[in-house]
Amino acid sequence: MSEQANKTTFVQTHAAFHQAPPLETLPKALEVKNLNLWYGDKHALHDINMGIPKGKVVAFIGPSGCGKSTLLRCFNRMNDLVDNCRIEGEILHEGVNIYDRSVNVAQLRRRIGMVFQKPNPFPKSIYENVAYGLRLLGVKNKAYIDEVVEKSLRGAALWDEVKDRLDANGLSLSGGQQQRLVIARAIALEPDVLLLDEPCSALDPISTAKIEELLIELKERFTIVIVTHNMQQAARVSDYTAYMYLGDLIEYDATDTIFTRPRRQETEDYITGRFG
Ligand SMILES: Nc1ncnc2c1ncn2[C@@H]1O[C@H](COP(=O)(O)OP(=O)(O)OP(=O)(O)O)[C@@H](O)[C@H]1O
Repeated sequence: MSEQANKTTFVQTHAAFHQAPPLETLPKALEVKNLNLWYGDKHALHDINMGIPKGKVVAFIGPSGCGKSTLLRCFNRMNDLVDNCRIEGEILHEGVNIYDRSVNVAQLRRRIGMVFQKPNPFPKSIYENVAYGLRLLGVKNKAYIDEVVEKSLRGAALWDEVKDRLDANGLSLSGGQQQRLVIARAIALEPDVLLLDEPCSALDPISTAKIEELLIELKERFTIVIVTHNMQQAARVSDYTAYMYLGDLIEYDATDTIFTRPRRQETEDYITGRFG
């Protein structure tokens, strides 16, 4: 089989493919403008410009150290927590630059939630893990909290597995269940955007498949940005893929375009495994 046919088969067998509209035609949940980031003297992101389309899944791929997680963390200002980190440029969320002084970072993180590589439930009950954000907001109405907990656990495809043991400690769940619990915790606050930093890298293949199915359901309600090392995963779950290399955004397009007919040679070399 030719290399092109090989790639096409790879993508067609893995992705729920449909014709993705051109990126520039879509409304954006986030818009990155001339974003540069330094860790001390190290220039880690170079003049990034991109839009994250609403209600879609965008995957960031690229070799280790290319800046995928750094860019993802910019979207809810997690890099503010890094001492020597400096950022120039803008990221617009609903027309407001999230780096504006007037932005309340706690509120921003409620709208733009994040799930990390290693599942990190709190050492509390399953129920309290999901109710946590509402409690922080001062919500007291038990019936309302019950409703949100159930809806969020259903939304994270975990309800049936835990509905009879909501008082059990979140840490007693399996790794894959813990990751879905963390997703339930994030979606309980009805964010606009969910950021996922390699959410399956600590999980077995069955748990990974469950999370991937879940992402495809969740994009009906949220915009999703996922960092992944796994190209098959990017092909399976994402509508658009961004390829990064050494702090540059090399190519960003519909996932089927990136995997079957990339415009840049660097992307082609990476996705065909000649590099990276
Ligand atoms: N807190 C930090 N301080 C200094 N340098 C950092 C810090 N975090 C990341 N870097 C550097 O910035 C660059 C981008 O790192 P980043 O973690 O964003 O890459 P990545 O593509 O997500 O990598 P990986 O796939 O290995 O997670 C790397 O050179 C990394 O060493």
